[in-house]
Amino acid sequence: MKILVINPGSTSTKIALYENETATTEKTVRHSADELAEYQDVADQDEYRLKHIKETLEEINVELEELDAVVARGGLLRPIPGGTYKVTETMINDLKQAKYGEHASNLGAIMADILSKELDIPAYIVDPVAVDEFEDIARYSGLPELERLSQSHALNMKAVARKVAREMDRSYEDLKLIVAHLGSGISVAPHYKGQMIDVNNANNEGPFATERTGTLPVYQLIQLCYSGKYTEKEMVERVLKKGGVYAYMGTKDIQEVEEKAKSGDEQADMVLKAMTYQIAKEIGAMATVLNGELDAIVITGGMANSQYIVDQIKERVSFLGPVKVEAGEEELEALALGALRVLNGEETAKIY
Ligand SMILES: Nc1ncnc2c1ncn2[C@@H]1O[C@H](COP(=O)(O)OP(=O)(O)OP(=O)(O)O)[C@@H](O)[C@H]1O
Ligand SMILES: CCCC(=O)O
Repeated sequence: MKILVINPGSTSTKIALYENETATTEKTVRHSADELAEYQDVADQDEYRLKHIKETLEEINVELEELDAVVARGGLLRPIPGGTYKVTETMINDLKQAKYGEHASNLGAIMADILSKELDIPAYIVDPVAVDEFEDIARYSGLPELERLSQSHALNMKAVARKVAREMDRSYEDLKLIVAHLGSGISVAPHYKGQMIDVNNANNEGPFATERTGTLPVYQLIQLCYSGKYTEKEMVERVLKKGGVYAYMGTKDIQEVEEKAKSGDEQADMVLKAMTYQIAKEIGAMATVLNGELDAIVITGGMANSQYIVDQIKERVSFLGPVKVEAGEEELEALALGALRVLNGEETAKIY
């Protein structure tokens, strides 16, 4: 079974070819800011990114006709439980209109759908950004018209949680875990017996991250919005793309900031310490969701590659339980395996 896996990010498209459980090719195509600037909306980038995907397949001598299925990272859909979903027209309409927000992963299903129609093969998404397994109590924000939304790195968190469960010789559905994904954005979620029952919305709550602000002091934020200094679009960009470490340090490269901190730059040192302080605080908060009973804390994502960052977090949270580090992300494999479970008949694809 040959499966094409597509994971669109804000500045790159990750592509893999799987033959059953084995990756035969993995490639990251980087997109420059200039190239992407030509497109007004994320959904408009579909043909441009598809061209790169097809060129990659050509480079590795794979004919499109050899593919049995295509699977992609799913984006901002209406809140849905985790699992593998068939790509459908309703899903595509919501993504094209960005009905639940703009996100690079919205392009996954859109591109998978085009290929599925061209090649007459099935298309799926797995554990999209919009996975919502909240307990109702987690939905309250403090204003009835503003319900908290579950928007997170669900795909990688669930894949890594399953991996840790296997390593512990337990089942994911049996464990109580806190998973912290530390990437360009940050998600910290309590996983209670296979359900992600809460999470900071990785787009606008929780710790500040590489490029996102996370939670902000709300009254001051309102004043800034009405100051006349920024348009709505500029404010959204400041919160999602130009906030966090970038706002303080002018770079999104955490390794560079770490080097500076290690060589005596006080601002760099304080910014990293403040970020790890906020991450640890969020883990502590999520421990209360599990009544303090947890089997492990799992740290994952790009920043988990940094011993410096991991050590600072561990120092504050180790009293809660064992800390396991799974650096990087398992998204491509998680997508391939999610599609395979359906193709092999172990699971039925959900319909959006
Ligand atoms: N060895 C490392 N040490 C410190 N930071 C690192 C290291 N490797 C990657 N990072 C940081 O991790 C972040 C990227 O993480 P990741 O690859 O998980 O993010 P992404 O895919 O861009 O975004 P997201 O995970 O939010 O979808 C960047 O800020 C990068 O600087
Ligand atoms: C909604 C956050 C998930 C991501 O940025 O990938």
